[in-house]
Amino acid sequence: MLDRSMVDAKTRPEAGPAMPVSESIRARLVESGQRFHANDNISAVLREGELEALRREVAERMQGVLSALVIDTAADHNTAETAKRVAKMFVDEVFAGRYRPAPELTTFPNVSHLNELMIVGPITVRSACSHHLCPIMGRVWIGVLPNASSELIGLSKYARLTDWIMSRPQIQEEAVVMLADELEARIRPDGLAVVMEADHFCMHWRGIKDDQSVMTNSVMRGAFQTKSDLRREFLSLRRTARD
Ligand SMILES: Nc1nc2c(ncn2[C@@H]2O[C@H](COP(=O)(O)OP(=O)(O)OP(=O)(O)O)[C@@H](O)[C@H]2O)c(=O)[nH]1
Repeated sequence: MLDRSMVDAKTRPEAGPAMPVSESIRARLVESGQRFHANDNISAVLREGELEALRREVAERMQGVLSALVIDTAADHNTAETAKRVAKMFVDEVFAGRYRPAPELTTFPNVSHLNELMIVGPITVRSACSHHLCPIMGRVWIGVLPNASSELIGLSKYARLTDWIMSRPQIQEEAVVMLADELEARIRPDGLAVVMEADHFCMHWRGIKDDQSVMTNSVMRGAFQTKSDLRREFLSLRRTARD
């Protein structure tokens, strides 16, 4: 008579089905207590090769979404590769700010002890809302009041940092605060101001279908909060630099 356990041992696969890469990343995030909301960056826990595996997993799951939408991706030449394209777009392009580390920012000491208002903008914003994953297209202005011990960063780095923060599913109120936090930590200025105005396509393309409304919000820190003259100067100079 056959020993049942020997048969099982012979036919048993070496290991169980592989865990989806998203689950092992999630387990690491939970273990380290790191938040992983839609607009959080999770690059610190990613390991070599995981981004590629994540792209494959998103493509597989996206294929499931297309099937659930009853689209014949086998016969329809237009959608045959759509799941892969969307996965690449999410992971490498429009949500890259979740998966890529922060851009390298070269900082320079403020040797001339600059302490005058500096404004950068409009910086183009391309993002997506966390609620519907519809595009958010807008502009950001940044005002900095440095002090003698502030670090200065290159002009292009304001745009790089903005892109990194915005290339995630966002809501505008949180996006401006995140951007202000990053800038403040790096520059350590006396004052920092961020203004964002944006079109939300979840309102234009669908839902209420209101084409006109634009959302504007701001964050004022330090001297911009306490000195109304400085705040006024920033807001009026921003207006002249708008169009
Ligand atoms: N406060 C805020 N709201 C946003 C932002 N982006 C999108 N929204 C809004 O988020 C809301 C989501 O509302 P829900 O009522 O849960 O979703 P819904 O039923 O699809 O809403 P409708 O858009 O009214 O059809 C909508 O009112 C959007 O206009 C943002 O950056 N900030």
